Amino acid sequence: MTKKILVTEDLVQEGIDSLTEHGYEVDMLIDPTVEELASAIAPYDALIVHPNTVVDSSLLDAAENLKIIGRAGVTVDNIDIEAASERGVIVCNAPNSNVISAAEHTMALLLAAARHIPEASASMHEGQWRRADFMGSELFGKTLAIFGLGRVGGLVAERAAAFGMNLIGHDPYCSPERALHLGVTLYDDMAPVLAQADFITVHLPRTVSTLGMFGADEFAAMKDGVVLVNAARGGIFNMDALADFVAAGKIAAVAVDSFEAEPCTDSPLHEFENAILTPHLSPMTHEAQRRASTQIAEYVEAGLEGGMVATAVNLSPLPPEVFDAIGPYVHACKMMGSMASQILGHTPKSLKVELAGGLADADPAPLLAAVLDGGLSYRRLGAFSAANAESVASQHGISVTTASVRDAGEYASSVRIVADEVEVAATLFGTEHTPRIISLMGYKIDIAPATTSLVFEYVDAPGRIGVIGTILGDAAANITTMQIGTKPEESCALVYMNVEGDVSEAVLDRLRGAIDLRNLWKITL
Ligand SMILES: NC(=O)c1ccc[n+]([C@@H]2O[C@H](COP(=O)([O-])OP(=O)(O)OC[C@H]3O[C@@H](n4cnc5c(N)ncnc54)[C@H](O)[C@@H]3O)[C@@H](O)[C@H]2O)c1
Ligand SMILES: O=C(O)[C@H](O)COP(=O)(O)O
Repeated sequence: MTKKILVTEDLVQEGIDSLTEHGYEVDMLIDPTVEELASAIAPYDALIVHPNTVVDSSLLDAAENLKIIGRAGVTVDNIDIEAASERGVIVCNAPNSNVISAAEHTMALLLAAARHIPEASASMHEGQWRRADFMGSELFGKTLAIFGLGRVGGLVAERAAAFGMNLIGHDPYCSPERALHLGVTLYDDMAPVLAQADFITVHLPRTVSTLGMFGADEFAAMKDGVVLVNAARGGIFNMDALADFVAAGKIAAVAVDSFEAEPCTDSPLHEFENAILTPHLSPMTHEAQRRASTQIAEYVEAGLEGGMVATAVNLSPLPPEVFDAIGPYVHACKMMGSMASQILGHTPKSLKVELAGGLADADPAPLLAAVLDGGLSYRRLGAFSAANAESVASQHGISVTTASVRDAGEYASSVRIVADEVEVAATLFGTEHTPRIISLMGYKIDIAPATTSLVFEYVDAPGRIGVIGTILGDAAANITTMQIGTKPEESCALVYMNVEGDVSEAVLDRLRGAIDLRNLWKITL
């Protein structure tokens, strides 16, 4: 039967043509209302959208045949990815289609703001000749602060470096190596970045932590005469506060291309001559729109034909034979990824995933994806898939290796991960496939982790457990299970303790003070 694809926003014809040439039936329902889309969606196998079509759980409930959603662009914040994953619907995007256009538009806005180009042009159209009114400043030698050093932020850094700008930035997830490569001095805190910058540009996703990230306090902390650019997502600058600081003259110019609600025909900035406003033009180039159309057509076709979708942002369903071999380990791998990242406290530089025994011949990619998903899901990037795990990991500075060994020791099969210096291994137990940790930091243990666990490492001596038990008992924290591993050659022991009840920082501090600990980690799964 012919597979059906619905397109709900303008798409360059080239992608549509390639889909029809490959035998798909492509229907256009441009800018439908919520009701129109919900009543039309049922027969479609695929849906292709831009940013304005909201794909939420109620639309997905009506989408009985849907297998894949393609976003012809980068950002998938109009799609409920979790709801799609729950229903086994792949979500993919075209992550590199418009990033050059977005970076170039950012440079255009920086230059336009620095040289008053929109106001000067408008005055010429009014028959004026006012050179002295539009005295500008050079970018050369000025400090540009970049918030968000991902794909677009990185391209802006490269371009601004060519203009001779000093680059500083803030991105908690950017590796020092990437910052060094881009020539950006990274700061952990926003304050020193705000205080030094002559120009500030944001290339952040819209998340709970970035919405309103720049408000009155941040604007007040900036240099007088600073220039701001937002060609990323609306809502990152608080527009009312921003308008106050533009009115007061603190902010010399601001350029905004992305608005919280679009289309936007009115905003607190509209009244200011030194506010450059563009209607989400960053991706509006022939090249970007052509790439978005052809790339998304290719990925949607791959998904409909059961192939790996290279840009899937959620877990694509595994073929049954692959799932039988490794499926039960997915949960254990997510758990180990989370555990390792909590022990490490930062994104690892290297990650090794080793499959042993009965898993030795299995494809490690889905388990690698699960480990990364468990370890990095706090980044809200969407889930890793077997298809994108390695490339997304390398984008975040994690070098990944996988290995297989035939000998799983006393177990039928196991998975071991090494994230920088943190080692964890797990096997599955019984018909319920319960994950059990069988090695942690090189200590041999055997325990099914609970929601909250404490892990102690100390120089072994009598009475340690008693002291720990007394402090936890005083804090009304109940020890439910416990395993001790030892390294006699180092006279060290590791205790993995599942606990119920609140173990606060104060209790952890008491534990740290009471015995000579090498390490104490609280792990929440
Ligand atoms: N207007 C356009 O045409 C256009 C095109 C592409 C992307 N975008 C938007 O631009 C933004 C960047 O896109 P991208 O493709 O570079 O995304 P990306 O995911 O490659 O990069 C985003 C970066 O922001 C960082 N980050 C996340 N939260 C942060 C925080 N709280 N503080 C500091 N850094 C944080 C991440 O670590 C990451 O490095 C997104 O909002 C995207 O929606 C707009
Ligand atoms: O996230 C994106 O890809 C940009 O904001 C552009 O979106 P659009 O090209 O779909 O408008």
